[in-house]
Amino acid sequence: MPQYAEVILPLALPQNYTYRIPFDIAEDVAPGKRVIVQFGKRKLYTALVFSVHDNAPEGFQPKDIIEVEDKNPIVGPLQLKLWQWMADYYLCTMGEIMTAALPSGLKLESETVVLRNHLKKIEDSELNDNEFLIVEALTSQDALSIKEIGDITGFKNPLKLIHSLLGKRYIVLEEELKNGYRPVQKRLVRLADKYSGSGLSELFEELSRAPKQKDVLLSYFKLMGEASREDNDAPKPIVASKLLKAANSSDSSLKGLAEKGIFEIYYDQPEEDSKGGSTHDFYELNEHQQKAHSEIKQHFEDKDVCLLHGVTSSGKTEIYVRFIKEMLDQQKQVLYLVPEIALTTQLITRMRRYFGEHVLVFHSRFSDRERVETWLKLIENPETPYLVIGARSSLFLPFQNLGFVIVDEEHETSFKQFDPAPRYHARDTAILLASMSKAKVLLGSATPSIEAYTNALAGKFGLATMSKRHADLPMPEIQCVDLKRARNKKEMHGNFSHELVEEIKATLANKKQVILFQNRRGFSTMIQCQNCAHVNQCKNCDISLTYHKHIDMLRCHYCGYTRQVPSRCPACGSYEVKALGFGTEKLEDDLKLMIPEANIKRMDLDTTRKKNAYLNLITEFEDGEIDILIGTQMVTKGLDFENVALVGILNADSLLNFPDFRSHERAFQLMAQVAGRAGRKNQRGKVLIQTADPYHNIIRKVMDNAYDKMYEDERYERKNFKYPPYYRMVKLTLKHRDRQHLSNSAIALGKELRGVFGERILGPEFPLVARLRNFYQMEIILKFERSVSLNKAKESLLETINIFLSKNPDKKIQVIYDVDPM
Ligand SMILES: Nc1ncnc2c1ncn2[C@@H]1O[C@H](COP(=O)(O)OP(=O)(O)OP(=O)(O)O)[C@@H](O)[C@H]1O
Ligand SMILES: [Zn+2]
Repeated sequence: MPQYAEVILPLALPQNYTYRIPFDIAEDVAPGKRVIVQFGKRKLYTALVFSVHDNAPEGFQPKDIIEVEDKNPIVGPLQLKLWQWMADYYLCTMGEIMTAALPSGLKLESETVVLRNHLKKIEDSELNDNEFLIVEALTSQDALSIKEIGDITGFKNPLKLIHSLLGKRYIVLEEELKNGYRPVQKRLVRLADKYSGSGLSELFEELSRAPKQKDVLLSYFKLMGEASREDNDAPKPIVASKLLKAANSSDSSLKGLAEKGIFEIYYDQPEEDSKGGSTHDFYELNEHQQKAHSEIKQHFEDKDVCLLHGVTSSGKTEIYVRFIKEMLDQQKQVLYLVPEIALTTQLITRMRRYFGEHVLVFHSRFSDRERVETWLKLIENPETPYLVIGARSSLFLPFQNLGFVIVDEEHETSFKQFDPAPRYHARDTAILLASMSKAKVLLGSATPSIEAYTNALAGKFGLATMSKRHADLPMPEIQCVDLKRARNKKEMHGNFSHELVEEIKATLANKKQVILFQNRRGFSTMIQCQNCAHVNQCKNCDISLTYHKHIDMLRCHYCGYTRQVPSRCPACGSYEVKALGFGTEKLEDDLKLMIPEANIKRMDLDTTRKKNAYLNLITEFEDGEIDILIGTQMVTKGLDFENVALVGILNADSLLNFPDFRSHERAFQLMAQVAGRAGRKNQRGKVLIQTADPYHNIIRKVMDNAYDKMYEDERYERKNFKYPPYYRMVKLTLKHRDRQHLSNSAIALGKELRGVFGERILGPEFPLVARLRNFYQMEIILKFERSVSLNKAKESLLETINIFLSKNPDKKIQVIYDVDPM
């Protein structure tokens, strides 16, 4: 029986830690199971067994494993292999990966705070004596850390009991409550039963002295008529706010009708929370879809990855659906990755209609309890064919029977985790996960990343193309508004050109909807003194503060620091301080003044912090309750609304002028994607791009829908200037509080690295934001040819840096590795 276990601790330790396995639990310890261990002086941790062996460690006396928590492993051998690969590839520790991979409820530590779940009544029969003691302790005190519980109850090791109580729902983690988990409800209206059929004329008679209520009733019948014409099988229920809007009436009329017993007001759960449902028939694929589908199948004969390049609204999702169906029928699991949580909302509804109970959802807005449940479902039912829809972290789930992976909107940069480690790319990691599982991967995008398209053209990936929109709708008509000219001619209303305002009004008059895109949130992007040009900056970061009107505060978008708006310049005392630049909040404000009758909502980080905020906004927009949706890049991708006729891009120039080799690719993708939200059903859409540079190369390509030309230009540049995908990149970020010390060390390290890598080393240089959260940072970039062995390069890199750091032990600089940075 093995005597030692190598375990992963949820900490950034450079290597796994070895513990001794006491004889009495030796049979229970196995890779993938959680064990409780002590690390440091008194702290207890949930660690994960990576391997077991008989090799006594040299140079130290290992501690004992305190207890084994699991009967069966909660992480499979495949996951451990993937973690190992990620740690090697992305130059991070297994502990960092474990921290990212496991939901909190699966990795408790002494400091974790738990609370009593008061919704769960105590049932004596469910609890053993020790569990009962803990529940009691939590009744007399609101919140307790696990360490405190240990002290109170006298248990040396309460972690195991806590796990069991979490499982039985007697307690919750504090973290979970902070997320504000609360289901949303929609207010709906229906006619009371006694009026369905006869008695209508009496009813109108009765209301003759309440004209406003009568209006509401009339509008109700009108909406009912429309709803049943649109959808034969089941007319949609009438949403209260929509009804009031149609009747141009207030809530009191509705309440009056309810009091008279004419209307019933009831509530419904939006679909994200209502599981299951009946399965629907699939759409029949159109000829382009059929062709793409069979091409992809052909490619999978001899390739593991295929790229589906289909213009916006070409119907890529229906193709995914075919593959999902085939896989589930073969009893295989499918992972469907999407870049934004906002996107899961519509997708879940669509997939639940097709696949009902097979659908599992996993992302960070879900409560920890829900995430733990999904995790355990997969580990306990390894053979069940599930379709898992999720954001990037769902690739960590313990799949044991994975047959297919879909990466939708493959080009999205949010698939890459920036901070903290592991700084992994979910698309690339998913490809590896699939190859370990012998599963196929389908990447999809209307604007593929240069990397993926290059691989496809080189024959490494299969390629299938759809260049027509579904139902033969033409691509939207794209026009530019020249901002310079409009400003000179004084044709601007704030940040809106005259043309854009007119188009918005015309669109609303046609009962169609509008999406407006601006890549900044907040009100104004900086507050500047007109006298001395002083800009209000964050005290922790070298960046200007953004003004947020709804809280009337300045806020740093990097560290969250907030302060009051100064009435005068802190530098020269002048009262002439002016707000410059604009964000989504200002657009909303201005537009509400210009078009007061429109219902305008905003979708950005500030309005979507609560769990169901996306769902609410998207449902309201789908239901036609919102006329104009203003948003940051959240509104640009993947969303499918049928009634959007106009898309406005408020300031294209701010997308184009980033000092980054990917800025043109990204600007093209963003604009093409947001343009693609227009005219997806019935009628061709229109897009207005406001720019001071209407003849900019990228803008022209967006207007011509010329992805291939954009790709050719980019490819040429990347090759010439030695950028990915032709060269590999590793970015080092060096950090220290002291600017001079950082700069000296960075220059010295740069020299050492040049000694090894020569011209392949660039920098050090200060990035755009040189100081973040009080730490100065400098970047060094290693660029090298694809012919150089990646492993060898990384080895020399780590060695050189570690020797350098050990030579300068005091005032150590922090080094952060980012492999394939975005
Ligand atoms: N074969 C079909 N029959 C009927 N409707 C379809 C069919 N294929 C797609 N659609 C409809 O066309 C619309 C666009 O499809 P989908 O959302 O899959 O586009 P997409 O290619 O993913 O676009 P984007 O890249 O913009 O996300 C959807 O409303 C979808 O329901
Ligand atoms: Zn800051």
